[in-house]
Amino acid sequence: MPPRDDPSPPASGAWREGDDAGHRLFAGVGDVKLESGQVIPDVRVAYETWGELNDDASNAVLVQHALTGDSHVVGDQGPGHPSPGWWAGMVGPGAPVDTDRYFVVAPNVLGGCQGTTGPSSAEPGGRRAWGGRFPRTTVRDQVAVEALLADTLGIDAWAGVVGGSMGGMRAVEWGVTWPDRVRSMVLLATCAAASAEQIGLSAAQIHAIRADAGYHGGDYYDAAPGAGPHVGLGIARRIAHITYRSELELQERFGRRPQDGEDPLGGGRFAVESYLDHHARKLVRRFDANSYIVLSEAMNSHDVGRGRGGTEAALARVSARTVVAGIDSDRLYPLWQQELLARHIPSASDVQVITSPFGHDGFLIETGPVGSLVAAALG
Ligand SMILES: CC(=O)SCCNC(=O)CCNC(=O)[C@H](O)C(C)(C)COP(=O)(O)OP(=O)(O)OC[C@H]1O[C@@H](n2cnc3c(N)ncnc32)[C@H](O)[C@@H]1OP(=O)(O)O
Ligand SMILES: N[C@@H](CCO)C(=O)O
Repeated sequence: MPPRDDPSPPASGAWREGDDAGHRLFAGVGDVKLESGQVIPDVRVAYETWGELNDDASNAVLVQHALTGDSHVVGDQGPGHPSPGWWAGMVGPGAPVDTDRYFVVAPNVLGGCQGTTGPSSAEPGGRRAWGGRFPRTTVRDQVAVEALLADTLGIDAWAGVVGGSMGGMRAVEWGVTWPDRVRSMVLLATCAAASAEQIGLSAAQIHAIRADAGYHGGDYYDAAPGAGPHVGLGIARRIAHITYRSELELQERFGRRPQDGEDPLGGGRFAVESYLDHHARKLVRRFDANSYIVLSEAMNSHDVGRGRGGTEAALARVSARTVVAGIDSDRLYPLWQQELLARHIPSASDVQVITSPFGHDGFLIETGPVGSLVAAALG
């Protein structure tokens, strides 16, 4: 019987100081005051770019990653990059985000684990990592850091801001917070405010991580290989991954089939269990459990209407030419959420529905139709 859990992953899958930078660039954006009032000193942003910024800095496009993505939008797996680009074919010469025309910027999010300041970064004044003491951050805080990065790069306004899922939350926050700094937006499989179900699912995943004996209140970075909160993070990924795919896809693909060589009635696994084990193992090797918590809490904070007179009033502030798209089989970010965005953003066209069996992950997998929408939106 194959092992259910990999015994030897590093304690955390975070990129750490001294690791190979790969294609990353870094910018120091100074102290950042959070929505909560707390200050994170000396925030560093890891980012990647493609293409050339033109003389008047009018051709910059911001590509926003989702929960477990990073700055590596396209490109190979290799030193410094634990996984290949998460949106293969979407950025490059002649691609939907055409680097012959556009200068593309992809930052790792605040609180992430691939080079931008997050829980695995050193705590101020100390040598240990922030760990579970990393401040609670919101999607607005994430976007505030990106605005500082844009200032650093000399970009007053984005020609386009493109994002799916949590990346779409940041994109819409950009459009609401800085209408004058966003000329077009593509909002994929995302929402104006996290729903009760989204909050509940994230909360269950957070509990799974915190309940892991290897979590140690978030101080596990110096633990031996295999001793991090892998079981908890793996459970969180299994729960999440089910929600990222559709019921029909899982049924057609796996049904009740046993995993090859195993008997579920004799202690073995169903094929779908083995598939989820595989995705759990892969995430544990490339991601940090504390970042998973911090970013899940940030997604739960997402509500463009907070302090702005409600959702409709907030979305009415957007002036960017906006394309909103959803996946018909997405059970995590159902179409009503994209319909709401399209209805209340004055400059949005009708919601574009992508037909796909792949559920929420369709925004990553269906690069044909998604690419056409993105190319058209950028014009
Ligand atoms: C925008 C963002 O930030 S996204 C985040 C970045 N990346 C990720 O999340 C990577 C994690 N993966 C995913 O989320 C999705 O797999 C996607 C969207 C990237 C790709 O989806 P798909 O191409 O449909 O891949 P799928 O979900 O079918 O998984 C294929 C893997 O499952 C494995 N697999 C399939 N069936 C089984 C099984 N019965 N037992 C074990 N493993 C199995 C395959 O061997 C394959 O392994 P590999 O990825 O190591 O090569
Ligand atoms: N598979 C994606 C889905 C979240 O939107 C991720 O891991 O980030």
